[in-house]
Amino acid sequence: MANPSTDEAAKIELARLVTELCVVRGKVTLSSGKEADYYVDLRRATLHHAAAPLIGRLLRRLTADWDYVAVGGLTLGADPVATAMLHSAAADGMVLDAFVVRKAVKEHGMQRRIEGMEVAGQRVLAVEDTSTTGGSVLTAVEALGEAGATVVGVATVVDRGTGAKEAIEKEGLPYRYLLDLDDLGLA
Ligand SMILES: O=P(O)(O)OC[C@H]1O[C@H](OP(=O)(O)OP(=O)(O)O)[C@H](O)[C@@H]1O
Ligand SMILES: O=C(O)c1cc(=O)[nH]c(=O)[nH]1
Repeated sequence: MANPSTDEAAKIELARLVTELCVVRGKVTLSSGKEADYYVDLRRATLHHAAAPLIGRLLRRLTADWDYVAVGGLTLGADPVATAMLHSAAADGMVLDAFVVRKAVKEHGMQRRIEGMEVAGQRVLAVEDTSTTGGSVLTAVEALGEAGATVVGVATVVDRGTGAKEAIEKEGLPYRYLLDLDDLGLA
């Protein structure tokens, strides 16, 4: 399916691409330090010519009822997700800016923690490629709050069903995702 025209067709095509490109079975240590039996290497999709445009379009649709002017999250996983959304919006003649939250403040140059647009006073969406514990995206949320942004919600491409939803909602933020373990044949 080269050009899925409906959201449902696009989601099915994205699930197929993520399953084919990203799912790696075998023992792996995760970002949180936990062990798992599989890894979903989402960068292989967020940097893929066919998957990235689907991600941009579907995440915009998924969050269409949320009011935000910019999108981003903790580098590196969130970066191509945010730019996919920016380009999807631009292709539709709409304005959506992006930002990158560094893991630590840059020591030289402008010494910024958040790169790109000035987020102070802005309503922003926090994104992620894969959410396991939600710790990474919540680090970005904390930095955005410190910078004076209002985070309207969190959206991720793949949710592993291992606590991210609960952790993010505990912070009072709505949480949505495109694909879960069922969609990837991992449930
Ligand atoms: O929900 P969490 O438990 O935080 O795990 C998910 C995070 O782990 C991965 O990033 P990683 O920490 O491997 O870093 P990278 O993006 O710099 O590759 C992934 O891109 C998410 O950001
Ligand atoms: O928890 C993680 O570190 C993690 C899990 C996963 O499936 N994919 C990924 O990129 N990170």
